[in-house]
Amino acid sequence: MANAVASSSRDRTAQPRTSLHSLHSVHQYNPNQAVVMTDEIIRRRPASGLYIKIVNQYGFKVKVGKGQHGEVFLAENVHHPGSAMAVKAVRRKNKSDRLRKLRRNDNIPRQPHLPLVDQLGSTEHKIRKEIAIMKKLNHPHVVRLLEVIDDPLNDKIYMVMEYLGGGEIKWRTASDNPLLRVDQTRRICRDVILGLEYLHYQGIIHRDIKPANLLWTADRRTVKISDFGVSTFSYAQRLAAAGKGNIKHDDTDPILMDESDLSKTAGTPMFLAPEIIADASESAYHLPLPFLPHPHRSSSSQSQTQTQVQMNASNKTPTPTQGTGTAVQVGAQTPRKKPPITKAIDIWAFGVTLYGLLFGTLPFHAGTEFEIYKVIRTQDWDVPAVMGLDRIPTGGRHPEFAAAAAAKKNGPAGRKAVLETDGAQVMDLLERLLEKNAARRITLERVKRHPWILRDLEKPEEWLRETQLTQYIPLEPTHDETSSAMSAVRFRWLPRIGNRILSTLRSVKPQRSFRRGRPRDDRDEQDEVGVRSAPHYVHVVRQQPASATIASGAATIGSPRQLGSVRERKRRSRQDLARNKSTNDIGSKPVDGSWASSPGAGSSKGKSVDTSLRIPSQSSRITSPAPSPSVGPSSMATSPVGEHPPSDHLPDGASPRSDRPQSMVMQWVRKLGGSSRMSSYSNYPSLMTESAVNLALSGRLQYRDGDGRMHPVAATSPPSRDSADAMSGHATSRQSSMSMSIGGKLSKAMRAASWTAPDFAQARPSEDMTSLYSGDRPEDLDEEVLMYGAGGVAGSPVPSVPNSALLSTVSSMHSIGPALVVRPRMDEQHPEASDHVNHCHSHSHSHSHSRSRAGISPSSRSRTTSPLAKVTYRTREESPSSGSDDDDSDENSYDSADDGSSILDHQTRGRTMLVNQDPGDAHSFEGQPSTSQMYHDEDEDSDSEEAVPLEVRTRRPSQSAADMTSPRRSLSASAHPAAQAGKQRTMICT
Ligand SMILES: Nc1ncnc2c1ncn2[C@@H]1O[C@H](COP(=O)(O)OP(=O)(O)OP(=O)(O)O)[C@@H](O)[C@H]1O
Repeated sequence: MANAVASSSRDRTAQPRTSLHSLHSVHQYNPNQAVVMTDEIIRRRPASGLYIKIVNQYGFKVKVGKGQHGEVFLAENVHHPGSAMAVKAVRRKNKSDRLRKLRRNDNIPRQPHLPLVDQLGSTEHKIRKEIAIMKKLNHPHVVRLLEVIDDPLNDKIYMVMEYLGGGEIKWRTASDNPLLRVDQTRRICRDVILGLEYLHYQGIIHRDIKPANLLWTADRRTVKISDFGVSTFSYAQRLAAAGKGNIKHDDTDPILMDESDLSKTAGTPMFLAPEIIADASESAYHLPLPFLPHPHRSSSSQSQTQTQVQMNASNKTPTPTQGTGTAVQVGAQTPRKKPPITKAIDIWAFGVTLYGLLFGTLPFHAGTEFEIYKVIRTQDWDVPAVMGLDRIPTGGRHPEFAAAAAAKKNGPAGRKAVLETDGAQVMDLLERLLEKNAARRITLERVKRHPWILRDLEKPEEWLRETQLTQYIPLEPTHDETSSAMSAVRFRWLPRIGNRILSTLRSVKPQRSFRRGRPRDDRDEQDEVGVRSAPHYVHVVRQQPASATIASGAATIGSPRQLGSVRERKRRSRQDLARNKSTNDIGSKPVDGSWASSPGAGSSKGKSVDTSLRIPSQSSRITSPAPSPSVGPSSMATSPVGEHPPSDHLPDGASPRSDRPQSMVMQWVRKLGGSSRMSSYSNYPSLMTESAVNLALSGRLQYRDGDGRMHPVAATSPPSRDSADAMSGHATSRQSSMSMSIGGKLSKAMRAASWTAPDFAQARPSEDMTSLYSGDRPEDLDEEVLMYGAGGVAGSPVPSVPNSALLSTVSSMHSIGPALVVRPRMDEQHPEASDHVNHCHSHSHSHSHSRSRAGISPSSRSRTTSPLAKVTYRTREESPSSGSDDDDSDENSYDSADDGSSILDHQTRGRTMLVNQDPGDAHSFEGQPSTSQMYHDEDEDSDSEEAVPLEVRTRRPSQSAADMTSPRRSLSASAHPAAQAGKQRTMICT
């Protein structure tokens, strides 16, 4: 079977792309191909100009895009020249970093009582959620996540994805004319429908469907859905889609099960469904209390504070005068229950997208963010007389009128003829997609069968059959397979693994903030957050020989709390590395046979036990061997963490670098399982402790195969592979990966531990496996389509159309609705704070005035998304306080909306984009911490990314009006005088 699957994979890549025969290969697409999780970053300095930088096995070639939280690079696996993948480098940001920065500037009172857990930032949570979602997804029309490189010691997380060389769908000219022919649009739609159908089946609501999130493969034959930054997992939807009892185990992933963001509004204004907008515009007045840190405020007064939102009923603009217009008192006790966000919002967004592709413009128009919401909610849409680049007549918004007229003239045949035109069919589909009542909106299932979607398909029934969703139902382990494996290795506690790890990590938190030789202070504590957060240095190796020992390597480094600063840590790491080299380190060069000779080892003989465990002193995550020519396909299923190229694979001059401390191993082991019990591992698997499986879960439990190679035993991360192998087509089967020289029981154990185990049969270039999936593709798209710039606008690398920010993603519910003025009731107690608020009001109203004063053209260098928003670009030299934070001032920074920052400092290649209400106040934001200021990479190579010119696609952040509703937002806003002067709702768009 393994061979069959593997050969089918080969056949698939050999299939001509223009044949429907290739559809058969799609059937065999295996969704169980796992995402590789790597928890160590090793950087190498590229000697030649081939790469910007090298992170693990990935050589970064060029920056291809920039999102809200990160940058996307085209990368190549240094093992496989010519391979291509997209690596999204995302900074982890968290509140603690912001607080640290603010405290450093003495802008806010210290709050040492803040629990550490509360300081973990939402941005990282969001990234992790995006990763968790993407990990679930494996479909030809969904961008595939291949590997996550998440080193807790690094401030960036790297998401390695398949590379979509065609970029975003460009759909309009600068004059708002369509770029795509109608039949091209239809093909795109088929792709999107299939991808969306799969997402919904998996319980994922994408929430940001729009052309910019639909990426072409390099050959422009396939479109895939990308960007899950605001996506949501709905367990209820998953249940409904799959039926009870058919839920994959990983659906219980806590980060997925957190559905709190279902109540938040996110997406792109122009594409938001009416139900979201109605919800947001109503509930926007029921905002949670802003956190207003004031030295004299007691916690009780905070909880009782009410916020008033002043709205002028006629024009919906905020008024500074309390008591006029429609005043809504907002209290924590009156949150309005929001209607659930359902997958219908994706259908609506798909309808808007379809309209855009057909007409080069969008169905609803308005000049401002709030206006567009009103228009979407209340107004109907109309259509031009023709659609598509080929200008096919639409027949008008209501083809039924023409059909009735034709029926009068020519009878039923005449009517039929009218209704079967391209225009009439697409009108009918749009009508159903853009149904304002979500309950009545067409379902994807019916969209898929709509005549316009099936139109021009040679064999529509075959297409429907071939693309049935059931083919993507994830493989579940059989009962036998599961139960036998579980009994052998005691994997019954799998559902509790996450909790155990969490509790383990919690228990070590206090150690993280220890600084040797220095008294602790808040700053130290903040420095440690999110850095040394996991026991990385445990390396447990299973061996075939009977003897088993646990050995610790040279204990020269100590526990994390003894590590001191990063520099100190690195220095010690290098020393340790050198020492280990000279003493024939067992971690990096495992030898066959017993580990009894290892320092500190004990031994235990067991009856024909085929495993042993050890803890080497070398960093465990890089010890898996690189693939050798003699390694067969199955051995390609080694851990990706072992795929870091040996130095002789690297470009000239490149040298591996690991800055890991090595030997806090035993402490972690004791924490995980207790050293006294470690000898019991010799009886593995029957006596394997949960601690050992915890190690397995974290990828550090390894076994030695018959050839002496090391492989990780993974619990949630399966015996994994180099994602590059996926891209280069190295294929093995699940069966082969499960039978790797360990023997039946362990294989089953591994199988049980790897429910999401990869099927390496699917390892192949994604574009091959997705070709023609959505139907006939007799020809390529026009060449000129390939030339267009970002934002879906032809000939414009940066969108220049007005209101382009309304086409950008918003990930904060508070950007929805009219610009709000939130007035805290603190004027009696703290008149100075009240002044700030009033000052804010006046700024709001003087917005247009100050704009004209500054001579800022609304259409050139500013992107206005709400009446209170403005983006101003200034050169770095113009910025009075630029460079005030020398540690990271040269970083390319951009703020995120979700974390509530009012920091809008965007520096791009020497230019600083300051966002403020008044240009005169722009400099004052410089004093606030920006993303980059707080999250600079500890690695000295990190800046190399920033020097890379943005060559292909740029999506700039823009902002809109103020929001003081988020505790963190108002924290920073209130803390900084300038922020108080210009507190505006923040909306980051990309
Ligand atoms: N897999 C990929 N292959 C090729 N290009 C990609 C890929 N993923 C993203 N890009 C490009 O990088 C740009 C930024 O991507 P990203 O998804 O991070 O931005 P974004 O949509 O603004 O995301 P977010 O909202 O999470 O910040 C995209 O517009 C796209 O052009």
